Amino acid sequence: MTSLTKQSSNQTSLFQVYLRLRPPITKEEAAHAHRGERYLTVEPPEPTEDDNASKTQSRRPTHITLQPPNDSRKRAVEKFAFTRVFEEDSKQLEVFENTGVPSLIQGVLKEGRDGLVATLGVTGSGKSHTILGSKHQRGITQMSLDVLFRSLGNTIRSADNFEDPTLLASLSAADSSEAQLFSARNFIHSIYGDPSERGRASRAQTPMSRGQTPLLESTSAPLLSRRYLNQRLNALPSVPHVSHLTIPIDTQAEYVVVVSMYEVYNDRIFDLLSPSPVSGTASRQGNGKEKRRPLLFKSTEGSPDRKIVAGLRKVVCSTYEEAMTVLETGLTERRIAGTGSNNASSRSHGFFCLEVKKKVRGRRYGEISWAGNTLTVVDLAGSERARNARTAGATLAEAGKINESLMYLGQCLQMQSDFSEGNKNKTVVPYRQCKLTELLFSNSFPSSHSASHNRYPQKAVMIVTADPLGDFNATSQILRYSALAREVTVPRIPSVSSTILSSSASTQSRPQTSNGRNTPYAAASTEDLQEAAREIVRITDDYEALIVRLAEEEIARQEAELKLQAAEGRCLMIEQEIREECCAEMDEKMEEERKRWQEAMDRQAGHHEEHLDNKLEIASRGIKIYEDPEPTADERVDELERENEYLRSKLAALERQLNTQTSPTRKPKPRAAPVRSGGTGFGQRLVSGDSSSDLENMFQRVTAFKVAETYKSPVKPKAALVNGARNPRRVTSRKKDLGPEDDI
Ligand SMILES: Nc1ncnc2c1ncn2[C@@H]1O[C@H](COP(=O)(O)OP(=O)(O)OP(=O)(O)O)[C@@H](O)[C@H]1O
Repeated sequence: MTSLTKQSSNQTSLFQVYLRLRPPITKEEAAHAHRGERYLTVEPPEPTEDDNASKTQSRRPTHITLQPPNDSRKRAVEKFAFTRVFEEDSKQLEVFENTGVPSLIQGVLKEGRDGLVATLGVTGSGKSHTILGSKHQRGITQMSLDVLFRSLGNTIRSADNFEDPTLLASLSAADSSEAQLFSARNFIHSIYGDPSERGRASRAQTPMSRGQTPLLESTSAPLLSRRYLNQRLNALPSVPHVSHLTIPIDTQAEYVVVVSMYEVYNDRIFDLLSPSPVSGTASRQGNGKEKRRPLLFKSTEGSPDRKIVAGLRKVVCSTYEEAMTVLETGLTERRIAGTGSNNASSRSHGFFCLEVKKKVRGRRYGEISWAGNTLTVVDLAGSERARNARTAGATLAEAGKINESLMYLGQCLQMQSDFSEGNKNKTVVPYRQCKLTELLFSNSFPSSHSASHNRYPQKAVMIVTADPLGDFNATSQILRYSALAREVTVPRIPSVSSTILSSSASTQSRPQTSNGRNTPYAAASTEDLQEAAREIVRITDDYEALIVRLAEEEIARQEAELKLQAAEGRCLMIEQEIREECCAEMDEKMEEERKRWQEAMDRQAGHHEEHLDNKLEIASRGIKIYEDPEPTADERVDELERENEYLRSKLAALERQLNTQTSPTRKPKPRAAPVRSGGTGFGQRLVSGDSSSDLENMFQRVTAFKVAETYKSPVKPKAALVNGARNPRRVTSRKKDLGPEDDI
């Protein structure tokens, strides 16, 4: 059991912890509240020794009591202490002012101290409402931006101001987080601009101002319409006003405001200003297939002493409107999903960073650099019980991861009160267990690095939100690890023993009977009764001690349940990761196998071709092909004429022979048909038959050739000579003319 008063007065904790109660929203909730069904009671402020009447008026509640619901189980009543409790009727401005956010902004602007404000609570308890506001009310982020820009006034420099074209370059040079810096105008134009105008702008800007327009070149197309943006911006609320909250600053100095946003999703950091291919829909559609590159939280060359989110996109804004546009753009990227507990539930921890940098001139050479501090506003994802949230699949795994990170945060918050100025051992707070706690806590401790010895630890505020009509177990868990102190008491049942004892006492003092004597029976029964009463008191005490133990065990059980839930979530995540890995490995193997198969196919096809070529070579070697050179037409005519001449002379000789041998009494032999060896080409040869018919044929062919020449008909090549002899059959060396491969 914790000492409530001692701890609540302890102001050395790393986070100031405030509790904000959510009012009933629906009629049904209002009816429940009206019937007094809240399990959470705000304790009236306790008077202190130095109280006087006026102080009592302004004192605010700091304690609440959690009364377990009237179920069969007997549970302990828990009392929690916070820096301050904001009841249901508290307004946004009241929370903003009284949680010390203006003093965090002052720390950033004037004291060289980072500030951090975060909300923590069960899903649907009002975290986003507090941090980002609603349709009608601004939240802490918008009010902080307003206070910041109002306070800086005319001292703000704009990266779109072409009088100072080197501003972005000098800011980039001074930035230690390896960020990509953009001017607000270019950033907004690249997201919402008209594609045609964008192209024009891009061309107009190159190459002179290339350094100023990196986003125009790196983004392929506008992702959202300007109409959408204008609608969003016009619908933004402008209340509550914060004009009374300006912080006086050095009016001679020059400042820039740099906005960046990121989310922690499944323990990985993603930039919210680097739009994914499908804006903000990954989780909503439940496909989870977006492939955004997670960023590292690490020490960089420019900041060796502390870890920072490296490689973010940062936008230099010079007006509240520009910063709001950037904020709205980042919010469209954030993972939001409908769960059983909240229609628009944040599924990631959102970080909105407002850096204020002041221009500094080097003392020696007057070189310019920019240094400053950051106000970080964090909207944590809500813890929830899977049973209540009716979540499944990826959303269940998300919930597991959320609960796990919140459990680690709870451990850090429980330990944070042990960290006092005297106790510099920061390992007391186990903040390195996950990204969320690293991001929230690593800047909370004084630097041990000699280079930045006088860097102040951040000032941090945690606003815990709770719905007094919501889930009792989830709320009590959150309160248990976030409260600055806790006290457990067991409700006292009207004591039987005290009743008996008091009744026995009254028996003793009962007026005596009229004769003035007590009866022996009456005396004996009084003793017995007293003895019995003592026995009952003893048993009752034992019983009550057991109830306290039971209550403690119950709390321990709930905590174990939370851990189990987180472990289950982690198992799911691991399973999912393993499945993805297996899938990727399988794809890789398949691809390898396909390549191997393809190579084997190619190899086989190559062999086949080689084999075929070899066969062809063998075949062509055996056949030994000769091919006549193509004769020209004149050569062919000459050849024919020579042949003609030869035949004529042969004919003349034959005729002469005939004339000398033939007698008028002899009958002429019958004419035999000419026998051809086949084909009709010029290379063909008459091998037998009657000479005169041969001659006739020859004349016919010569005539035909002449006619063909007259009409320029294509001339066929001369037949090949095989083994020195005229072969009537044409032989070619071309593969396709050799007939089917198989025949070869
Ligand atoms: N103080 C308040 N006054 C009026 N309405 C509120 C208040 N707090 C929360 N609400 C409303 O309650 C609903 C849930 O709130 P919100 O979305 O802020 O919860 P959350 O804690 O951020 O949930 P999650 O963790 O699931 O994102 C919203 O409709 C919101 O407008």
